Amino acid sequence: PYVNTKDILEKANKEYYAVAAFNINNLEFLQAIVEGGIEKKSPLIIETSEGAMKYAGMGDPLRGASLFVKMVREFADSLDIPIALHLDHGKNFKYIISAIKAGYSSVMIDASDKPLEENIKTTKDIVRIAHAAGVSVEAELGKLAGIEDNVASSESVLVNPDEAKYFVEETQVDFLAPAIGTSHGAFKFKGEAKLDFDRLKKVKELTKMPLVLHGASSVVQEMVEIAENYGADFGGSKGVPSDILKETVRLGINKVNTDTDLRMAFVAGLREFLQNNPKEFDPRKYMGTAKTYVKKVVSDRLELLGSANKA
Ligand SMILES: O=C(COP(=O)(O)O)N(O)CCCCO
Ligand code: NA
Ligand SMILES: [Zn+2]
Repeated sequence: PYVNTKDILEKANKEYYAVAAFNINNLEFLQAIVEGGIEKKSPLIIETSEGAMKYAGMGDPLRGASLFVKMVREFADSLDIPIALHLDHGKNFKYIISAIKAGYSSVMIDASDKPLEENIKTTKDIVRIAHAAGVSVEAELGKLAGIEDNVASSESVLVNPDEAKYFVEETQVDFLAPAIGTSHGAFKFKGEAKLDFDRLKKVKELTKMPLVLHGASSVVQEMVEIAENYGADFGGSKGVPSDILKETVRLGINKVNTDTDLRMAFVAGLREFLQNNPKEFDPRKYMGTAKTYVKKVVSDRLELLGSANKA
């Protein structure tokens, strides 16, 4: 069934596991993710960025949002696993309202680059509107390093746990993304991978609410090798190691945003197939391996996060 993200995350919060939130821009990634969820009998959170809404809607974000709601609902309404649709990194009021109007389960208001009081004010505005429409809300505190979609945040600003408690009390958000040292993309760490577990622990103790990890892709070595075998150059790529990811779940992370790992798996499959099948031009065939690899990465992640058999 098509459900509210909050329902999925409240259960995960109670039972101390995490649910992956996978980004999509098209049908093929959605198919591969749903197949992984079916295989693992796992709840799924599908998420789209504002760029994805524009991309799918050919420039019209409301049309894009409506298309994603229709696609996701079509799958969700016909399956036993709970599926939610979430707007990732909502920064633009128009896009957030479009997602709510189209029927998204939840929206993120990302005002993490603003001073605290402004982040609170903006977030409160969105919470009021979203909750009136039965839509749940995610917000972010602290700043990831790396490129956050359209905002290049130069250095990571880690969450202040006391500020987090104040923030959630003031805003009534449903789930919170505390920055604890991750960043978006395939180049997360220069040296050793390290996250601030202590801050995470404190945020969980103080808020007791579902928490979100952004920049949580692991950069799956198997996919890097296949892609590089067929012409890709992913030198220097490094993600969040599986054992570190598991520790964040043990400490209270319940939603794990994953985009880069699926992108790398898809392109690995695409490169491999195209190189080995010069005569083929049926998209169902030349995107077949790509979808299979995405499904594999999805299934492994659902297992690792503990959401398998939790549907
Ligand atoms: O936090 C994440 C996932 O980050 P990643 O998959 O790059 O680790 N997202 O919000 C997905 C969109 C960011 C661009 O990749
Ligand atoms: Na999000
Ligand atoms: Zn993110």
